[in-house]
Amino acid sequence: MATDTTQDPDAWNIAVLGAPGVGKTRFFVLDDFEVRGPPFPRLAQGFSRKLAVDGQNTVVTLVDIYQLQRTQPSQNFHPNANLPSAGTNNEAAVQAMLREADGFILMYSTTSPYSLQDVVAYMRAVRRAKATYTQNPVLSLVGNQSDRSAQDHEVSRAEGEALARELDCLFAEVSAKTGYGVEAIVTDLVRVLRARKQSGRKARGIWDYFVRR
Ligand SMILES: Nc1nc2c(ncn2[C@@H]2O[C@H](COP(=O)(O)OP(=O)(O)OP(=O)(O)O)[C@@H](O)[C@H]2O)c(=O)[nH]1
Repeated sequence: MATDTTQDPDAWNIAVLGAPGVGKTRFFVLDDFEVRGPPFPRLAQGFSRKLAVDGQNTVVTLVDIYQLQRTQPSQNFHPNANLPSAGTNNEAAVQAMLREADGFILMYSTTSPYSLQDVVAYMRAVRRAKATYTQNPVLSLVGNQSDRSAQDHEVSRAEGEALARELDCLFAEVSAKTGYGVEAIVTDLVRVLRARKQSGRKARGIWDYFVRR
């Protein structure tokens, strides 16, 4: 059943960004993330679910910005280009979705070094959209497809962690196929978002929050 996040006091919109094929859709549909319908009409598919985080119910809606980007006519989108592409009809809408998202998942595949490089372009897009905010965006770097065999892995955990430190964000390796790590990373994002809302202070970054815990 569809959930109306606007009525929930603890509801969070999380935009998921990543290169084609990294596993964004699978990440959504796993674990009963229920199809909610477009939270922003005709722009993107959103998936939401209720979950309890530290004993308190929350509603998390995930939106695939790349799906949104792909719906635009006559564009040759590549994630290495700055997102969104200049001059496209939905540019303002993409910017609005990025600006209004509470948190972000920047996804790469542990099998693709290129998809890790692409994360930097997505990060730039997020920073640009959130440029007027005093706080750093709340985000997590997520390396998907951790279930794949060792010979398929071309990005080490250490490389992922190093980029996450550079970007000052959370990090997790997950498998959207088996579910490993999926709920944990969403839960961690919710904790950071709640903490930030409660503290109201100018955060120095997500790592700071975790160091203080
Ligand atoms: N083994 C494995 N395969 C995965 C995983 N996540 C996704 N896949 C597979 O990778 C392929 C691409 O997954 P999608 O979820 O469609 O990727 P996407 O990022 O949504 O791709 P676009 O819609 O093109 O942006 C599919 O065949 C998935 O089944 C994972 O964690 N492990």
